[in-house]
Amino acid sequence: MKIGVIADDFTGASDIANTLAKGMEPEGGIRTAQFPGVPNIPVDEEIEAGVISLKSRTAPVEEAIADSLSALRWLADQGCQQFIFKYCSTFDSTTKGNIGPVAKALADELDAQKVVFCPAFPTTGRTVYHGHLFVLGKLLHESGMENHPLTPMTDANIRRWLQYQTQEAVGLVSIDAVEQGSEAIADALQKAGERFVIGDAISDEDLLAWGEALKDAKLITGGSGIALGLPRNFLRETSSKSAGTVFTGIAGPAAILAGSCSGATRRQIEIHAKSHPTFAIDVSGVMFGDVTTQTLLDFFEEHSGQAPLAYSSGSPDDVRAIQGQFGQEAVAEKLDNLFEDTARELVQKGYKRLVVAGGETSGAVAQAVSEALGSPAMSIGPEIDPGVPVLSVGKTEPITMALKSGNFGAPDFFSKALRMMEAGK
Ligand SMILES: Nc1ncnc2c1ncn2[C@@H]1O[C@H](COP(=O)(O)OP(=O)(O)OP(=O)(O)O)[C@@H](O)[C@H]1O
Ligand SMILES: O=C(O)[C@@H](O)C(=O)CO
Repeated sequence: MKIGVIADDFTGASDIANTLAKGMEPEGGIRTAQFPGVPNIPVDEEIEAGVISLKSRTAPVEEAIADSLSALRWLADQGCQQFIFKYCSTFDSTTKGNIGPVAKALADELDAQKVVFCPAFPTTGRTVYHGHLFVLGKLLHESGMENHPLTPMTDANIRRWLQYQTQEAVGLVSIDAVEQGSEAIADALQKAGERFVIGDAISDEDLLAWGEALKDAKLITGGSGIALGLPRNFLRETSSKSAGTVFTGIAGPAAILAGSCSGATRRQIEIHAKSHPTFAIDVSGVMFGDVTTQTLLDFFEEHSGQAPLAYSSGSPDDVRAIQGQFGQEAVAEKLDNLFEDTARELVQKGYKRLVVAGGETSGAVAQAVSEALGSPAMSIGPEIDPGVPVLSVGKTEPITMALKSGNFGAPDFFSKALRMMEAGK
């Protein structure tokens, strides 16, 4: 393995695994596997990039650091020479962490003197301009992300936001240098006095220039966009050919689980509900124990074959009210447990296609699924929508999953995902 990724959540891991597996024309991508946590089983020697999915985005800082370091050490043991710390393209974190502290721990371990922070993902509308993060042209804190249930993003100036999280000075390589290409970027990076540097990027061309400039960087941090140019570096060096994606499709019972409260997911639920059975999980019912795993299983069994969807997703007002009543952590824990237990039971009942919306929610589901199947690596299938690939898990009787980041996907994402899982490519 040459490239090792430490992703702070499962949907983010899928997103960057998709970028590495797909690559850019004409070279294509590299053989990539996604792992649910740090593996303790032998890994296929053909894999060129390994992506470890952690649940560290909102974990206590010390735990996030420990998990990230253990992922880094495992990847280094597999031969990786370049490491990426993948976080959200909307820089999801609080003023207390975890992006700054985790990056610092990884940089110290690798003795990396310069660390770039670039969450840009222009295909999905995330751009960084003079250190400010935009989502589809809106400043981050006016994009809806200010209402996130766990990491409300209330400042689009990510240089300032990162500075709250770290004692390292935070600099900027601005678009003025980036637009002049990789040499100008490398030069600006060299001249920057700070160890941590925010990287502007507003287009894929900018990200490809960054990729070239960071060819020899030990540690890179960012969204999946920063990985766009890395397969190219790797393939040029090894002169190997793109592995391509082979996924033959998996049919069978399907279920959709949504825990994301993002605007995009709520819209996708609305669209899906027009022609499919949906079940709105009553979150206070979950807190009081009236809505259980069995409730969800009964719903899925009753509507088997009709692409049924169960969701907890609520509006910002709903989220505020329920968190005010029970506390944010208690609600998140109960819902995670509910989704996790439901997913485990579904796999045991022979469900073959699971679509999940939301990073925390996907973490809970994917962990349960992979435990049920003996924690195999997940291989990367075709891309459903930008940043969301079909995953296949397990070898003898594989099942397929799609782990959708809250804000990703077209309005008809759910039915499209189920179709692609069955059809393959
Ligand atoms: N109705 C609700 N009220 C309060 N909290 C909720 C509700 N529904 C879900 N949650 C919590 O909101 C969080 C949603 O996080 P999740 O990471 O799954 O989605 P997301 O942040 O939109 O996705 P991503 O991380 O991929 O951007 C979870 O912790 C979940 O438990
Ligand atoms: O970068 C993104 O936006 C996503 O990959 C993500 O991290 C989802 O949680």
